[in-house]
Amino acid sequence: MVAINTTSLRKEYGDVPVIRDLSFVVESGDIYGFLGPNGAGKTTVMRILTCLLKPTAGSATVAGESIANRDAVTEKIGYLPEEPPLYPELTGLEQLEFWAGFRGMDPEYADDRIELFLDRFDLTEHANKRISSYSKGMQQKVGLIQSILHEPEVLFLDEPTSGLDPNAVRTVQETFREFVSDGSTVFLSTHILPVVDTLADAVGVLHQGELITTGTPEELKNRVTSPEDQTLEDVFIEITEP
Ligand SMILES: Nc1ncnc2c1ncn2[C@@H]1O[C@H](COP(=O)(O)OP(=O)(O)OP(=O)(O)O)[C@@H](O)[C@H]1O
Repeated sequence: MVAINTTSLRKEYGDVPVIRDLSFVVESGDIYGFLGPNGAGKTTVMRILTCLLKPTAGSATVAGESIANRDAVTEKIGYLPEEPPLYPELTGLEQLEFWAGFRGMDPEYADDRIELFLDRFDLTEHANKRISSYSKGMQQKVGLIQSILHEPEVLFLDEPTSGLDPNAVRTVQETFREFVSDGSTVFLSTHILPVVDTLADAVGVLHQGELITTGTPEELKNRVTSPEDQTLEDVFIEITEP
């Protein structure tokens, strides 16, 4: 089963190409690490796959739906952008209840899941405080819960561990593993390579709008020229160096 399939995707701003002829597949049930230097085009690709941006050319399916069919795709995905979309004047609990309603979740089921995630991310005692009073990490946690709450088929995450302490990073990793164990898919963009190394089943490295390498983290590490002590960071630096 395929969760994401892109065919010759291209995006130009004016006449400047930022995504060039991008074709790749993400298998269902995988955590896919989408890497690349600043400005490589990762956010642009995520915005195209989440139907927030139209490609200049090419096509893609997400959870079996064409990205030309925005409503169908939106129904099946979750998206955590770099800045979580939250209402600062709501409490954390109100924000998540609002989101559950917006996503058409059964209220009792939603309440159970909200309670579970608030507890898991150590937010229970803050649930009735306004988001405007939350730290950056706490806001990130609410954004994360919101993206996963409605059990999307494909979850897109842009720097999900940004601002999180090591305990929270561990919790996030466990949550993603649990999430994909039932066949859902995570598309994860981050510069924090140890997280990708720990979590990803497959990795793609984007450079100047083109996918320059793909494989499992182990395969990528075996490809670097100095095989001793190589990390995903070594791989990244070697293949994206000017
Ligand atoms: N609205 C826009 N108009 C013009 N150029 C844009 C626009 N949005 C992005 N770009 C350009 O597209 C390229 C890719 O940007 P994008 O944000 O997708 O990169 P990224 O890989 O997510 O980078 P980072 O790791 O820094 O977040 C960059 O050169 C950027 O300047």
